Amino acid sequence: MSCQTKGKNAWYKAVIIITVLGITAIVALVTTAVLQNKPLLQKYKYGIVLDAGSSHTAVYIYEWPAEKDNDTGRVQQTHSCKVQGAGISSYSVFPGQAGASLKSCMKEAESLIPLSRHLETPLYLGATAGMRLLRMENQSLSDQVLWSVEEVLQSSPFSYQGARIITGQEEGAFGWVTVNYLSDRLKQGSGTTGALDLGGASTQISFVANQDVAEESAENAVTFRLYGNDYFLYTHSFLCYGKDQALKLALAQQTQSGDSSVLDPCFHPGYSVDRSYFSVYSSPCVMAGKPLVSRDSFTHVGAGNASLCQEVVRRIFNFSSCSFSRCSFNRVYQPPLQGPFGAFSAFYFVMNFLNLTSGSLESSREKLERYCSRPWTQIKQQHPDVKEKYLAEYCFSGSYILSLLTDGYNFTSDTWTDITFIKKISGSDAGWTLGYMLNLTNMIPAEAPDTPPLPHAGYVTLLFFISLLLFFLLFLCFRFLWPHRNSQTQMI
Ligand SMILES: O=P(O)(O)OP(=O)(O)OP(=O)(O)OC[C@H]1O[C@@H](n2cnc3c(O)ncnc32)[C@H](O)[C@@H]1O
Repeated sequence: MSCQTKGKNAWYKAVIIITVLGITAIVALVTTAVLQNKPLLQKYKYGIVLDAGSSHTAVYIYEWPAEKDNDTGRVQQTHSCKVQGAGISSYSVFPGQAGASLKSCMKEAESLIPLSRHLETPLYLGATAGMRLLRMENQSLSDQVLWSVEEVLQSSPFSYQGARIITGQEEGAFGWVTVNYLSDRLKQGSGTTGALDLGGASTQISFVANQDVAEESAENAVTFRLYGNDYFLYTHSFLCYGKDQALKLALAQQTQSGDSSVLDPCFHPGYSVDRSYFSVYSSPCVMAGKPLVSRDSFTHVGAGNASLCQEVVRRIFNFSSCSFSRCSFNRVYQPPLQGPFGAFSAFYFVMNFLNLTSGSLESSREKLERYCSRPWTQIKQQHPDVKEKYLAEYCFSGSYILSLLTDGYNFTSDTWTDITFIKKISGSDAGWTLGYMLNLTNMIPAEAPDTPPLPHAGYVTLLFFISLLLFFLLFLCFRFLWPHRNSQTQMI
């Protein structure tokens, strides 16, 4: 074999070895990068919040990827359980039984959350307006109800963090956090959505306003620093203006004369039910005393007239005076509305049933007028599956919602379309519970966390092409150097 052939063979061998080594190095490099940065098999953490409302209690289970504790936009509701029966405040006669009512939903939570996560899963209970009213009436009874639910929650396998009556301000502000968190507005630092929440015993309005809210009415101002942005929030909770208490206020207005029957424009023609005066006047929201008559009950008769109902409803608000630059009602300060708004809970339940979640204010009024005038028997026939209490009250509730939003909060025909009626956002219920948990678990950082300049896929691709380029450069260097050495050998 000649010297030249031997030289060529050696060159080919070297090229093959370098190529194999180069490719192996690139594959190893990229594989390491992929494995190192790829998220491991997703593991989840959990949190439980009980919303002990005036009308009922609901248990919400949230989950988020275990390695993303400090990130936003990742916590979502995986399950909710509606506790059978009325809210915990209705157990004031037998406070000890309030806790027992929660047991079946808590068992459900135990079966849904993996056993290995039970001990570390935070569990909170927040009670709202029903318990605020009970505490106003009788602090000792409200304490006993809370002790009873505490006993049951403490005996659960989860990490119990406390049961308390949250303030109206918290209810409003955390509802706002939930809505904006779920729609990813906090993370993006973009414009926010106001929150309108209608419960059974209270209603909340919250929206971003100018900083001078605190100067004019400190009790309506809440400040948040979330993701590096400061938010100045106006919020107010109207106790007694949830839809159940508002109905009592309206009925009290209409039964002041003590007559044996009341012709109510807010109920359908043909509707007739005997009600006890006690059921209306026992609420601490109803300031006026029971009329001085010997009878215990009155017949509640429907007249089905939405325009007249609007007048009845207007009378439960006090618009008489305002010591601030501007007010909503009952002498409560309210800065100019800044939309858009998400309206949830009973705002959604009622408007959705009445098919009023879209369209103009005028068309909503017209539709409601037609709906209220329909006979009660026809309404019942058409909706055999709807709970009769809800069905009977939709005409009142729709009229109340229109009046609260326009007469109360000052929405106009022009700003009406700023309101979106929502139940869930990305699979999670709109309400205060998620915002409450995010706050207590510090899951929304005050400052925006540092994010890598490239997404994972981009990083791996870049690494691959740079490795390829380096390999080619090495190959070219080698290609130019080797024949030169070879020819030198031949000359000798
Ligand atoms: O916040 P608070 O005032 O304590 O009240 P809550 O927590 O009990 O209030 P919800 O949001 O659960 O419900 C609001 C009201 O809507 C009622 N409601 C629930 N589902 C409904 C439906 O499908 N149709 C009509 N009303 C409904 C319920 O009875 C309440 O009066």
